[in-house]
Amino acid sequence: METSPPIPLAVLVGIQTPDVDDVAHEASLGELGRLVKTLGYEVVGSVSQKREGTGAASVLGAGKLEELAALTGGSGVVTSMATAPMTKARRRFEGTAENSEPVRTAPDTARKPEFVIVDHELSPSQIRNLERATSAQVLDRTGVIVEIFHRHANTREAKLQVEMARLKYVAPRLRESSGGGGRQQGPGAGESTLSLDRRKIRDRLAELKTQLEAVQRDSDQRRSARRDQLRVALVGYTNAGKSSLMRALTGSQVLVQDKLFATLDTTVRTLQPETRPRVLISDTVGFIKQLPHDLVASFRSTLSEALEASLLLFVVDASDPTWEAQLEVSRSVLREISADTVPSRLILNKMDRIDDAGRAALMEKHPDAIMLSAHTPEDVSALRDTIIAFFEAEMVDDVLMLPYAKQGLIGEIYENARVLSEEHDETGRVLKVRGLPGAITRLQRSLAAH
Ligand SMILES: Nc1nc2c(ncn2[C@@H]2O[C@H](COP(=O)(O)OP(=O)(O)OP(=O)(O)O)[C@@H](O)[C@H]2O)c(=O)[nH]1
Ligand SMILES: [Mg+2]
Repeated sequence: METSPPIPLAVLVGIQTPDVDDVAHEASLGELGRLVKTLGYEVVGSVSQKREGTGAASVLGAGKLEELAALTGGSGVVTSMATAPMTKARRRFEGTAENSEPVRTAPDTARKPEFVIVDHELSPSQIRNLERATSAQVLDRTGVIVEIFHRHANTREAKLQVEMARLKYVAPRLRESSGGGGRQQGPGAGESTLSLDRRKIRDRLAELKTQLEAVQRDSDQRRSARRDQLRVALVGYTNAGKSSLMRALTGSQVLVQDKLFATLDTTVRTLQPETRPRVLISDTVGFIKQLPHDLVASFRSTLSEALEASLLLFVVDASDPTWEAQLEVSRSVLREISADTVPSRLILNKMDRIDDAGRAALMEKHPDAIMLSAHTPEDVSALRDTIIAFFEAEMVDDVLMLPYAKQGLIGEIYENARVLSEEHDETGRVLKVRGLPGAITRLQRSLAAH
């Protein structure tokens, strides 16, 4: 007898608003499908509809809602739903869509899908309405992303951050109907379970915040120890190939996977073969369209990594037809934290998937971009040269006097600068060095200190 639990089945729901073209709409639903797959669910169909907005009480129009409910085995109606009058423009936009787009679904699924996954952020009441009409569990895009982060978080910092984001997502969605008994008590039964739950969440959030602050103090210290070092951050959309490039540039074994949000923790490694001073590369969490705000805020270590780097490499999957929109998502997240002042280069990755005509078109449109494949060693080696040349242009030459009494600092000098020559006189060593201005200033300061 088969005992393992069956894979949950899911139907996707997408609303195409007037500002979204067909390619972007398809891509968004495709991406949602991959997110849902990452969660371990199987997508058995999708329902999509053109509408003016995503704010309607039941998200879909009445007809589409019935089609969806037919798939999931629900009634198709939200009892308390008020139907808004249709404007002329709205009728023109949405008009024929009800019938023109067939519901896409696998032909003979005997089981009814248990999940309806909507490609937009929903209000708690929209979720409730859809659940009533479909008899399925409803998750929105944010819910899916929060859940994936929750499952993938590895380090203590990431775990704490994700738990906070998850609680913040869950709190407003708590409702009487969810969970076990005790919720149906009438008035007078004392504090309701619901407000008790809410209070518990608030307490837990406060506790998490304290723990997180402690962990972050440690990581701030580690980061500030790397200050003035030559630092490059790989940033970009999820699945663009950041970790693949990280592996190729540093010879490290960071996780590379063809799934969304494979990386949730920042890793820092040295560029190989090692340079003097050495260059540090950081791999960071990927961005995604509609990344929930709490998650953006909580990924402080990735964002600080980007903010404090001397060079940002924006990695995109050039073989994805929507890469330009994906790049804009990454740029706008970084803009929000003012990391857009850090010098950056655009890396068009996965060029091995692009034919000559596509390559020529990209080259014409983005003459400054670096085109490469993370899987091609020559490309990676050329990128290494570009990174080194970038820092070389920033570096200055200087002379450091290292008194014999302070020989202990020699390691720090070699770590932070390139020693061009070394002479001895009666007071100590005279070192000609080359390095980033900040690093040299700091070395001068520690030499001057008593
Ligand atoms: N064909 C091809 N595939 C690539 C290339 N670079 C990466 N990939 C593949 O793209 C997928 C995602 O790569 P990752 O390096 O994990 O991407 P990432 O940007 O780190 O993704 P997240 O950690 O999820 O944000 C993997 O299946 C890689 O093998 C490339 O240059 N060419
Ligand atoms: Mg990664």
